[in-house]
Amino acid sequence: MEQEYIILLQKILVVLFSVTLFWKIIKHICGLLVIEKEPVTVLVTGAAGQIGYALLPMIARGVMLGPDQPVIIHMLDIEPAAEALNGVKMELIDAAFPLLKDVVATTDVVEACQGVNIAVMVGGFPRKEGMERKDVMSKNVSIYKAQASALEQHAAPDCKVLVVANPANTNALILKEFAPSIPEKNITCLTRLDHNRALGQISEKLNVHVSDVWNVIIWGNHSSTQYPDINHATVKTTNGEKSVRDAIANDNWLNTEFITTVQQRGATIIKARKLSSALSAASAACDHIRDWVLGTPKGTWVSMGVYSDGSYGIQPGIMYSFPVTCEKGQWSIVNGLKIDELSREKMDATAKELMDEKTLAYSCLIDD
Ligand SMILES: NC(=O)C1=CN([C@@H]2O[C@H](COP(=O)(O)OP(=O)(O)OC[C@H]3O[C@@H](n4cnc5c(N)ncnc54)[C@H](O)[C@@H]3O)[C@@H](O)[C@H]2O)C=CC1
Ligand SMILES: O=C([O-])CC(=O)C(=O)O
Repeated sequence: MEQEYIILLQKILVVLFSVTLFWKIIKHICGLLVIEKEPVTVLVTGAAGQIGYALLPMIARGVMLGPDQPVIIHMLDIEPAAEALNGVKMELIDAAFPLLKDVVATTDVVEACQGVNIAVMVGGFPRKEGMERKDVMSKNVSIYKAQASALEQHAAPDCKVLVVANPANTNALILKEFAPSIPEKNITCLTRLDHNRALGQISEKLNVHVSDVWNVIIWGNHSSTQYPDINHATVKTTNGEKSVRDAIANDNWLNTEFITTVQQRGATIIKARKLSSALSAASAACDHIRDWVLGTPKGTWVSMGVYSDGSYGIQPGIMYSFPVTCEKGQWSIVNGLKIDELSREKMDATAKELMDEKTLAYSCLIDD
């Protein structure tokens, strides 16, 4: 009897050993069969600055393009920042990011733009306390005129461009105008930070998690005239879903304080930090590119500054933030949303500011 038990135990051990060995072999073969994706080359301009410092590790960790997407990072800054830029390069190497295949740190715009698939344009001068974003116009638009041609000539033909530096919409417009061969659908600007700020304010007010609120909209300019619109936004509740307006049940707050808080959030951060938003801006830039490349979840949209096609009566010729969905690397404006009178007024006011900024930008370029 004892002998039989020993034989049975031996048999069980042999089976267990064989199964483990078989599993290990299968895993090894699968590992050999998994073909690593080709790296995507991402350019970050103004890489020695504070947004750059927050953004670069996010890109290298796969936050922007996914955890299985290798990246090559090109970093551009200007000569006075060359040493700091090199320091950032050293830190990226020291961080030993598995997805990071190469890093180029340069002050040469042609080298920086070479073969770039995604360009995140952060280079420029931030505003200081008491300034409006358009006050940095004359310094920044000329950078975007100059870098437009380098991108046009040296980046990959399907390069996707995100302009972060302020005034973001008008810098993106100038880049588009001076890089006519880049498809206009490939040039965008960042209003996702404002979109995320609006989600944050609503979730705080309702005491729900931010991921339980969706479909807010930022219309227009990344400036204090932007219109954060919650008329189509939804919140998840214990018994289903509810419109944000019904859930908050305080039109006065929604139509006044909520709007100004989001419009003024950048200035409030500058007042508190003595520096403009950096970690939230970097995170929003990752959200923008990730959704653009990998798609927006079904039934939801995000806000992106894009070249107006006349949707919602917004004249073409300006970069305006609209609600968009993304699929297969392409964004499309969400059409057919009902616009009430208050929204119409605010959407037109921010469009008018963009037209004025455009005129101012061209006058700066003539003086240049
Ligand atoms: N759209 C948005 O949501 C946000 C936009 N911003 C804007 O982003 C920009 C960058 O902000 P920070 O990183 O805080 O500023 P920062 O001053 O820390 O960094 C900017 C970097 O750009 C570099 N730079 C200047 N001219 C350049 C050129 N011609 N080519 C390449 N690099 C150049 C500077 O040397 C500096 O290293 C600012 O214009 C700021 O206003 C900031 C927060 C949010
Ligand atoms: O306010 C600024 O100057 C920086 C910025 O664009 C933001 O935080 O939204």
